[in-house]
Parts: sequence; C-alpha cells; structure tokens
Amino acid sequence: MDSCQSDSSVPSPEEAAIAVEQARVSVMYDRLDTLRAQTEQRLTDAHLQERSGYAAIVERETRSYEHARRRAQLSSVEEGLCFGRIDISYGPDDTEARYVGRIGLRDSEHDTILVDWRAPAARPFYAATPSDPEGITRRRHLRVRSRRVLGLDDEVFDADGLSEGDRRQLVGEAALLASLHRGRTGRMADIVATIQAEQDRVIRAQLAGVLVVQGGPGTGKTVAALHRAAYLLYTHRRVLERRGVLVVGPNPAFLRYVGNVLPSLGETDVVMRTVGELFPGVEAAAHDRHATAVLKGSPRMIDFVGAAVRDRQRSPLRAFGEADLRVETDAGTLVVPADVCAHVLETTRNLKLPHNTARKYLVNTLLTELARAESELLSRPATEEDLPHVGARLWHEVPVQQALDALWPDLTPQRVLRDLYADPEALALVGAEAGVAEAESMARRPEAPWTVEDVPLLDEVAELLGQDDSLLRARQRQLDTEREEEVRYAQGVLDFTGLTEDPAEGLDAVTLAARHRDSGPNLTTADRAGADRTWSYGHVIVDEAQELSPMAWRTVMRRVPTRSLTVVGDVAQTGSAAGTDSWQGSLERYAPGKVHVEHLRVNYRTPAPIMAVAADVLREAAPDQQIPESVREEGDPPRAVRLTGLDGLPALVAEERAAVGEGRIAVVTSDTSRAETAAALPEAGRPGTGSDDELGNTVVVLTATESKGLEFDSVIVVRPEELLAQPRGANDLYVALTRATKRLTVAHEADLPDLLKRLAG
Ligand SMILES: Nc1ncnc2c1ncn2[C@@H]1O[C@H](COP(=O)(O)OP(=O)(O)OP(=O)(O)O)[C@@H](O)[C@H]1O
Repeated sequence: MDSCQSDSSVPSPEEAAIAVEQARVSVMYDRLDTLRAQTEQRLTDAHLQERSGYAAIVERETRSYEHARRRAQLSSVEEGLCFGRIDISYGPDDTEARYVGRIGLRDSEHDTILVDWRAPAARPFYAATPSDPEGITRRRHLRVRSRRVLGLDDEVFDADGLSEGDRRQLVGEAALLASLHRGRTGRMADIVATIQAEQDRVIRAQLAGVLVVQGGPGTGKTVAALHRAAYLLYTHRRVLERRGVLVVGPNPAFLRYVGNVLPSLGETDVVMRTVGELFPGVEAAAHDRHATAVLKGSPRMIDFVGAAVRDRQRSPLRAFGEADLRVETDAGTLVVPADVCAHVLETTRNLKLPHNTARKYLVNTLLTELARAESELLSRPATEEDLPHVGARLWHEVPVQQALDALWPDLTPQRVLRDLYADPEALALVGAEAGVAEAESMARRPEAPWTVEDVPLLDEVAELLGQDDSLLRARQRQLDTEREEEVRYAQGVLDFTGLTEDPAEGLDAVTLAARHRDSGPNLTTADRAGADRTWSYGHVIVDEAQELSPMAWRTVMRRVPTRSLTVVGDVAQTGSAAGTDSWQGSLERYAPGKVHVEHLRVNYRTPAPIMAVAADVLREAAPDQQIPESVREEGDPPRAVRLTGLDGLPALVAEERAAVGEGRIAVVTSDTSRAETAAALPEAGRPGTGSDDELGNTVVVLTATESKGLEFDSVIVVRPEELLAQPRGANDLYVALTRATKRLTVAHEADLPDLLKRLAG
C-alpha cells in the first residue's frame, strides 16, 4: 500500500523511493503485529496453564510477568518504529541497507529486519559525520506517521566533495530542524530519531567511572542523559536490572516533565527522585533561606552532625543536673555513682559503634550496675551471674527506661534533627563543639516541614546511628502488610486457576505467596530500591547536578559505591546557594582519576537572536563559560516591554497567545514577585500545586529556580532587575532567558538593566 504516490503515472524519484521504503516499513509493522499477537497468546496460555504444583505456578507467574513486560515494550514502539536507514558499502556492488528503529526485529527466518537504536550495529547512524563516515555511504531519515512513510531526508557521504563548512554540518539537519520546530507540549519527547553525533558519544560512553556532561542551556544534556539510561539498561541489562538505575532531578515538576521519555523508549525500571526524596519516608520540596541553605550544604555539617549525635550521649549531670545516676524503682532509689557512669559512657563511646548499636551495650551495662545497687539496697547479695537477670527485670520499670533513655536514647535521624532545631541551647552547644558559630540560625519550630537541605543531613545522621530499630520495625510492619497483600494475591491465583488448597500437599495461599516472593516477579527492582535507604544502585544519573551541595553529593555517592555515574549540568546555571562551580572540585575526591568531562556545545532549544541576549548575561554570570551555538539562526526578535505595574501582564500574555497559537507560555519571576505575578494571572498554572498536569497548562508562572530544565514556546521574564538582585542573580536571569524555544519578552518596570541593553535598540 502506498498512499504517497501522486496521480501522475510516472512517480518522481522521491515518490519511488518512498514506495520502496513503505514496502519495507510495512513488513516491519506486520512483524510487530505478529509478535504482539504471539505475546498476547503466550500470556493467555500462561494464565491458563493447568499444571499444578508450586514450581509450575511460580514458573507461570514469572512467565506471565515476562510476557506482560514484552507486551508493554511492543506497544510503546508503535509510533516511529523505524526512523532510519544506513547504507553500508563492503565493496563495489556490495551494499547493505540496514534499518534502525526503537527495537530490534527479526523475521520468521530469523533474519534481522530492524536494528535496535542502542545496538552497536546502529552506531554509524548517529556517529557518522562527513569527515568520518564510519563506512556508510548514505544515511536516510524516514518520516513515518501512523505507519505511513511521509518523507525522506538523505545525506550522502562523499567526503571528498565537501567544503569545511559542510563538514561541520549537523547530522540529519532537515530531520532535526523539523523536530525542533514542533510546538512544546509540557512533556519532554524522546529524540531517538535525531540524536546528534556529540550526544551519541555521551549516550554510548562506558558504564564505569564518573562521566560529566557539561553544556550550556538547551544542548540536550537532559535528553541525552535519559537516552543514556535506556542505552545502559539495554547494554548491561543483567547488572542494571538487579541493581537498578537512579535518576536524580532538581524538582518534582521537572521529573514529571521528563517522566515520559524512558517509558517511550520501553524502559520503566528506573527510580526517579529529587534530592528532597532520597531519604525514604521524607518528601521535602521547600528550600531553606539562602544563608541557611549554604550552611546546611557545607562540609562543616559533617562535624556538626557528629557533635549533634554525641550530644545525645549524656552524663547524669548533663541529663538530670546530678553527678550520680538516681532512679526511683519499686525497691527504692537506686544509685550508680558518677565515676562508674563516666566509665561506662567512655567505654561505650570507645567501642566506635553506631549510636543505636552501642546503646545496647550501654543499657546492658547500666542495668547490671542498677541491679548491683538494688541488691545492696535490699541487702540481698547477688552473684555476677544473677545480675543480668535482675537487670532484665528492672528494664520493665518505666523510670529505669526513662533514665537510660535520657542518657543514651534510641534515636531516629528525624528525632535528632527535629529536637536539635527546636532547642536553641542545644544548637549553640553543638555549634560550639563543631566550630559552627552560626548554628543557631538553624533554629525552627518542631512541626516545621523538612526542607530539601535537611535530607542530606538526615542521611548523614542515619549513617551515625546505624541500623535503626524503629525504622526496622516500620519496615517490618510494611513487610507484614505486603505479605498480607501477597497472600490475598496468591489466593486469587488459586481461585483463578481452579486449584484448591491442599494442606496435605502444603498447597495453600501463604506458602504460594512465599514462593512467589522468592522468585520476586511482582516487586520490581525499582520498587525495592526506592524504599531502601542503603540500596546500592548499578548506575546513578544526576541532572542539573550543578545545584547539588557538598552534603547532597555525599548522599548521592552513598547510593553508588561503585562510582558509576553520569553527572549532567551547567556550572553557568548554578542558582542554588551551596551549588557547584567546578566539577573536578566536587567529584574528584569521590572517584580520583575517574572523572571524565564531555562538552556539549550546540544549543537545540534557543534561536540565535534570543541566545545573543542570554550571552550578554552569561558573560557576567560565568565569564569562563563557552556560549553554546544555536542550531536555529532564525527566530522572532526578542523584545523588552515597559510595564507600569503587573496589571499589564494579562495583555502581554494575550499577545503571546496570539503569536504562539497552541504553544505554551511561561511567565518567569523573581522569588519575591511570584505571588503577585500569579495573582495578576489567576488562570495560569503553578508548579507545586499538586496537580499532575500543572505544566500542561497553556500559561504557567514560575520562579527562575522552578523553570530549570524546562522549556516553553514563549517566555515572559518579569522584573529582570529583581532577578538580578537575587543571590545568584545573573545565573537566574540566564536560566530564565534560555527557556524560550520561539519568543522572548522582558517585562520591566525599572530601567532596563545594562546587561539587557541589547533589547533597547
Ligand atoms: N538531537 C536532538 N534532536 C531533537 N531535539 C533535540 C535534540 N537534542 C536536544 N533536543 C531538544 O532540545 C531541547 C533541549 O534539550 P534538553 O532539555 O535536554 O537540554 P539541556 O541541556 O538539559 O538544557 P538545560 O541546561 O536548559 O536544562 C529539548 O526540547 C530537546 O528535546
């Protein structure tokens, strides 16, 4: 079937080529349909399998899971199944046409008809350049919609005939530009059909070591990092399927924005988190004020946190204001003398065990001393062997527990920090001990929510506390609930298959659930990894990594002891108070000699006229940084508009709506003007409102920080003078200006800042 042929009886060369490709593509879709039908059938067969016995049931469940996975993968590749072809020359008259697509396909004879984009055989499709064609004579991009081949873009690699300018030409320029001109939807799309050579190097880099991808705004760092995750999962599936991949992003709105890309590439087993979500059980989204954020992110917090935990290990004098330990019990007042208490405390500390583990030693030793005191008080001599039993009995008396808890309590990370923040005296004491004079600035109410900056501190405390019983207990409760669920599920399996419980054979729902759990098909690696603070991931990708503080890096590194990371960011966009301005400075200590930096230099987002405005700001924000070169030379001229108040914003937004049609508009403000701007535009969406589709709104109001990593057809930057007055003002303004894919308006009330004078002309 070829709908693209014209009515004329002689097709043009392009029409003829399209007809040839249509025939090939149709074969691929036919094969896809066959595979889908087969998978569906296997899934049904697995469900109906009649063999009984544990092994058969477990096998069936495992197979069902695998078939369901395959079904999901086959259905995610419908659009754009095949998007490219390379012609490889092995000699005169010996050419192979190799097709590249979202997955690999073989025909019924087992011959390859489509190569997975991640396979080594597909590499030349992305990596070939006119100066290094990698053995291919032609690269062809196929434009396919709804199974129809609509058009072709060819690049012929005839290196001899090319000028230097042509050599620098981008890979598949026509296909790339077509994809860049598309309007924005509020969700990032995959770029599998138009990955560029410099991005391909990043995507296919080796798994080991720390790969830093440094690049200006819009150079495709994020999208390349996500494709790298898909590539690594494909290439190193056995390692990564077991250990999982973690992607750390700057904020929840960003994670939702990019959340489509991996599923569209057929990958769902990736854990996505912000730094504020890295500590299971805590979901922090708010940030501390600038100075507090700097303090909490600084390595000085390592000593501070250590001092905070030591502060909970107290002498009777510190805990009760008395040198001896005195406890009122049923038998009378028991006394452990000050020197004995001091000795026990010192010995416990010298064990150098985590706090909650060491507590067990301290409690047992002091219970023995209290037992000795009781036997003396009652004049009832007890042997050394008796004392532990007496101590165990004393532990059941509430005043005993309270007294020992006051000396060396069982702690959770949350409790350590919450108590400390709520107690200015303790803050001052701990600060003095750790040399942090400004510690009191961290004071706050106990009910205040956790901030993103607290999360690395919680993680640090957790390390010092060791295995925490209360968390274990919570986990145990969770496991119990899961187990109940599994039993219910297993019961369902039994009911569904018509197998009845047979206690004689041991076939019951509980045992089946246990078997099922051991084979583990229903709990994915991502599920398990995400819930476990001490999980070691196979690979970690950190996006907008310039925002991470030294303390946040420690938290991330704990999750990847092998130091297999992809770190993506732009030191010129650092807005966070404690963020990075040198990759080597932040990372070298964790992986000496293993940090490798790749640069992305081409901007795929911002047209040249807008980038020129941003470049003036970049020279101020980060004079050493290279200005990315825009792929798109043309674009609407950016403009400055003077407002007399924010009530002028709705009219500006209306103009932009008219200009971008279905496209999306962001109004970017300073932190101080955010509320006022949102009030002036009540119809606009705002992140953090909890709605999943907040970025799907046509118009959104964002601060520069919230806009990180996102992009919009039109951007209105409000009150640039206020953005510049923020602590990393020039960086914030740079971020705001570079969000635009088509149009930029700067709405100012004060005089236009000098940095933006280009807009005045
Ligand atoms: N090879 C490509 N083909 C098509 N589109 C691309 C390509 N590379 C990048 N893009 C598009 O360019 C835009 C910018 O990419 P991305 O957001 O990954 O850049 P970034 O470097 O992370 O930017 P920022 O630093 O501002 O967060 C996205 O819309 C992305 O889809």
